[in-house]
Amino acid sequence: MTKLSVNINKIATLRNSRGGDVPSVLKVAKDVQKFGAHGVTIHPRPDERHIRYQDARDLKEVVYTEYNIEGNPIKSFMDLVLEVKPTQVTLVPDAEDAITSNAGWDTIKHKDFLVDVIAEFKRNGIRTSVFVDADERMVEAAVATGTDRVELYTESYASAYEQGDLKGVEPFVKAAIKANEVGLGINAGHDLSLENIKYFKENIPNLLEVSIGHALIAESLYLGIENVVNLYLNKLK
Ligand SMILES: CC(=O)[C@@H](O)[C@H](O)COP(=O)(O)O
Ligand SMILES: NCC(=O)COP(=O)(O)O
Repeated sequence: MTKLSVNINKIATLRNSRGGDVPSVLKVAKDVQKFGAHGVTIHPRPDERHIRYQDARDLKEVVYTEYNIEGNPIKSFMDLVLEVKPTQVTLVPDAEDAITSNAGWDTIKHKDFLVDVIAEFKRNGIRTSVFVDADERMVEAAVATGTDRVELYTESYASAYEQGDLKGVEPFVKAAIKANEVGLGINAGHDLSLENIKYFKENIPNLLEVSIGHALIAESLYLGIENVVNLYLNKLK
């Protein structure tokens, strides 16, 4: 079975657009777990444009499944993760001004940095995952960083799939086979959706976990809006 970790960044985006606490990230975190999700993911960015550092602390009290915090291991992020002690930290090399994550680590070039950062998290009992492109060389080199897992950056798969190109999964299959060979656990995420998740799951051997946010929240709106409109219409009779 592949675990589903629901990324709730977009709930915070909506909340922040009005101030106040609607929708509540804590309520949504509780609900997705009640509905069967295996984990909750957040990606606090330095500008706190969606998830705030305080959300990360508050969520510690309500996430009883797997708690995954993603981000670039700058000092403030490291201090936060070491304080909160989630189940897993996913290291992502994203620039401060990036709209969203847009590349995996070069695990060869940044090996020494990753070794130090990963050792610190592991000393504190936090499982580690390193965000990488679907590139066998990057997966193989990730072993030397000491990480437990890699997270395959699935944007290229998702966009190929959307254009009807099923071959987009091939580099991911190769990267996953390499990860299995070298003993790294496999996570995946970015732009996964109800449309493309089944084919990805069927093709990736030993896919441990996917984290899904943007599409899942959009799909929740699409699939839930009829019910809510009807609830309003009933009140207005
Ligand atoms: C690491 C990753 O793939 C991202 O998808 C991320 O966690 C989402 O971040 P945003 O919600 O800020 O786009
Ligand atoms: N690690 C990927 C993630 O948490 C969610 O990415 P997305 O579904 O918002 O693209």
